[in-house]
Amino acid sequence: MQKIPTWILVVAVALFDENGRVLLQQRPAGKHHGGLWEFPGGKVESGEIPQVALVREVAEELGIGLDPAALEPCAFAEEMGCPAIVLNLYTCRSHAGEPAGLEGQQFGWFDLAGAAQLALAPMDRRLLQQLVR
Ligand SMILES: Nc1nc2c([nH]c(=O)n2[C@@H]2O[C@H](COP(=O)(O)OP(=O)(O)OP(=O)(O)O)[C@@H](O)[C@H]2O)c(=O)[nH]1
Repeated sequence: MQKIPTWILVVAVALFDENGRVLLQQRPAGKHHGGLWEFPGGKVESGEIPQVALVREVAEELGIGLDPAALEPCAFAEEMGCPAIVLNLYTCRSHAGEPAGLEGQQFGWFDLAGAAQLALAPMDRRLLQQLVR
């Protein structure tokens, strides 16, 4: 019998460049919160270690390499529902390669004040507020 998850773990990264700007991307149209901006990342698959899932998601979405050891836990947000979503945010200050929107998404580097001006997905806005603090 297949078990229906009561909650889903999502991981995301606040990736900083050498100027202290953070990379954000736009969620694809047609998806939940389509068009809103988010920290890159995605769902942790069954049996996957969260940091490894985040490295995989960022490689799939942006074509860049992150070192799992460089990911620092930073903040989390929750959204109640069926299933509930738990979103863990890590910071990272280095990456390998040049980012590209491999899923056709817009992305950019923003200072924290500029990031706050974007139309952010609700949990990403709460995570940004924690990051600023
Ligand atoms: N980033 C973000 N995700 C959210 C928020 N609220 C919310 O329910 N989610 C959900 O958290 C999950 C994020 O995983 P994801 O980035 O892999 O999402 P996705 O739409 O590409 O999912 P998919 O892999 O099923 O196509 C999605 O199910 C998304 O709908 C939010 O405020 N921010």
